[in-house]
Amino acid sequence: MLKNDEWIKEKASQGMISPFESQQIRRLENDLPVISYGLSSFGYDIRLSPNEFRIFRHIPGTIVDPKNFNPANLEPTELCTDETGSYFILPAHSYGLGVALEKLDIPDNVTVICIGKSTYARCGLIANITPAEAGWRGYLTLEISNSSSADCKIYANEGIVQLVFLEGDPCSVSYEKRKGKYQEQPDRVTLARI
Ligand SMILES: Nc1ccn([C@H]2C[C@H](O)[C@@H](COP(=O)(O)OP(=O)(O)OP(=O)(O)O)O2)c(=O)n1
Repeated sequence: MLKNDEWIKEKASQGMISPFESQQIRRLENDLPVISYGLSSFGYDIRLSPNEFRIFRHIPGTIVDPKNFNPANLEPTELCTDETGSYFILPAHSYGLGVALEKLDIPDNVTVICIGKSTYARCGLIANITPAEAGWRGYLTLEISNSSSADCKIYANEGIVQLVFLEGDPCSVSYEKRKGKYQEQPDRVTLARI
């Protein structure tokens, strides 16, 4: 079943989402507006970490191979950000990888689905829809494409994707039990592994 705000709050107090905001934040203390983050009715909007954002680049003669990922196909973070680290620029028709600011610890009977936020969707950004599995822990790597013909700003420390939580019967083999390869992801972009 899809879980509500009360359930999310309760699980967050047990460590499911950290740091956690128990309400939707739309403005900072200085009254500046932000792309919203925090608890919503049936989900939780996580923030984009300022730590790292990597953008794919085409190098003639190379191919991105999920079984043998070559980091040379990514621009260094410095080329994607401003000097204050408060935002990243995702150029038109390009694809980038960021990392979540919050650490997650998913219960063994829950699957999480990451979906895009409407404000960014209206600017041409598509968040790749991906699951975070039962028993997984770490910082999500976030996969964003800019499908528009204009470059787009993506704000660090502000909302980036919404998580929805689906609870089921307990599974017999969790991500932890099967020793999944992306367990305990650090707060940096984690590239495709085999
Ligand atoms: N936006 C997302 C979504 C999920 N994850 C993490 C949490 C998931 O539980 C885990 C998924 O890992 P898998 O090992 O299941 O990934 P694949 O199914 O793609 O693995 P494989 O290449 O073995 O098919 O990645 C992430 O970092 N960022």
